[in-house]
Amino acid sequence: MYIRKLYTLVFLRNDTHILLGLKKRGFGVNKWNGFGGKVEADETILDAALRELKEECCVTVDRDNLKNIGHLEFTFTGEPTLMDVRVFSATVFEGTPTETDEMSPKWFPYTEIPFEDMWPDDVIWFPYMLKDKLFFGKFHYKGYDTILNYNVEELESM
Ligand SMILES: Nc1nc(SCCc2ccccc2)c2[nH]cnc2n1
Repeated sequence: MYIRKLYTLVFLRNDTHILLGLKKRGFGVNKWNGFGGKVEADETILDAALRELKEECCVTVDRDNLKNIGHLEFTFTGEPTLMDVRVFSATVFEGTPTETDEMSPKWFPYTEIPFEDMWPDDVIWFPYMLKDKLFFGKFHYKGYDTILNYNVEELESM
């Protein structure tokens, strides 16, 4: 029985590139990732996604343009929490991605995603996102670098 904690993860995309941020502090520091973080008690998951995106790279998205594309669950050996991560993407957004205290943003061609400097699970589920397939993935880690087991499936709807 895990303590479930909600998180968001947002990816901005265009025809040829995806926006990633290099995490400058905190959980996942020094890894490239989407933009996101905890969902606070007083906000919806969608509002948290929009808030974190703006805080972390100064980009705003109309809530109608933010699509829920995936759901990831992470557990870590010996830890009671389950990270329940709701993944979103958008192709229409306002503002220019700008470095903040949290993140250093950069556009990557789809052929040059830096998986060696990302979470180990990303290379497993990114293909679903890049093929515009909805997905649900569960990953159990030993420490923060080793995946002990996982399952990823395509969903017909979120
Ligand atoms: N891609 C990816 N992201 C995360 S955490 C994303 C949510 C988050 C949590 C805390 C601060 C900011 C963002 C992962 N954890 C384990 N594997 C992972 N892969």
